[in-house]
Formats: sequence, structure tokens, C-alpha cells
Amino acid sequence: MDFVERTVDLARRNVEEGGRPFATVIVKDGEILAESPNKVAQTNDPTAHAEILAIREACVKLGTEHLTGTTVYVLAHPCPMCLGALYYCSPDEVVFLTTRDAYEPHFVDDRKYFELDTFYEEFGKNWDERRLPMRHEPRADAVEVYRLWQRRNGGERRVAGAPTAA
Ligand SMILES: Nc1nc2[nH]cnc2c(=O)[nH]1
Repeated sequence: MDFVERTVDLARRNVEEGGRPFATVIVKDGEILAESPNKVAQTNDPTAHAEILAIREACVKLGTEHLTGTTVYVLAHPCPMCLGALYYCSPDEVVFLTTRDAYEPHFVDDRKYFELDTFYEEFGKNWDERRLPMRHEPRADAVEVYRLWQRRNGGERRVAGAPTAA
């Protein structure tokens, strides 16, 4: 199977059905493990990006939060949310079929704090300099929850289960 073609077909079909033009196909051992189009328009869920939905399905199927050993095909270079999710699940490779520059002339987004151009810049700023208003309310008992977690894990600080690097 041509996974690139599959990704384009999935995105095209989604647009034909009223959805947005994105799709993700996750491949393991030469077979499709999970796939999804973007379902934001269909569900009003702003996190229902193609990557997020396909990652969720793949992780449920594998029973792990790690996508080591997989290749992820995406129609568009991942947005910052999906890029974050991809780092969390760490597939072997991400193949993107269009750049954000190819995408941008076709979309306008008028969300309050949202500009794709400035997104990456925003994330690098201190929390009190970001467009999204944020307030730090320090609490000792909140930090205590981390200690509880560590005690319950035998003093271990590591998040268990990550495969060791090859
Ligand atoms: N790659 C990608 N970019 C998006 N931008 C908005 N939605 C999406 C999506 O589902 N995938």
C-alpha cells in the first residue's frame, strides 16, 4: 500500500464530507496501525486534529503511550499541539506532505490568541509575556502531589515504560 496516497485520499475524502483538509496515517511493520482525518469541524473539539486522533487510536491498540517503531504520515507539517504530541509518543519518523507555507494562503483563523506564525515564538516566551493571559498561583500542597507520586513509585522519578534508545 502507498501510505502517502492513503494520507492524501483520507484528507480529500474528509473535505468532500465537510471536514478540514488534514489526515494522519500511522504505520507499523508495513501495515496501517491507525489513521484519522481532522474532525474539528464535525465535533467542535478543537483538539480533534488528525494527528491527535490517530495517535490516540494507535496507543490504545498497542497498549502503550510510546509509538516507537512506527512511521507517521501527515498531510500538513504538524501544528504546535500535534508536534508536541508527536514528541510525547516519539515515533521513529514523521513524513509530512505539505509545509505550513503551502497551507497558510488557504486559511484565515480569527481566534483570540492564535496566530500560526507567532505560535512557536509565543511558546519560547516567559509565561507572563505571552498573549494568552496566565497567572502563577504558587502552592506548597500542589508540589506535595509530586512527592506523593514519587513515594508511590518507590522514589523513582522516571516515567516508567519508555523503550530504551536503540
Ligand atoms: N497537521 C495538521 N495541521 C492542522 N492544522 C489544523 N488542523 C490540523 C490537523 O489536523 N493537522
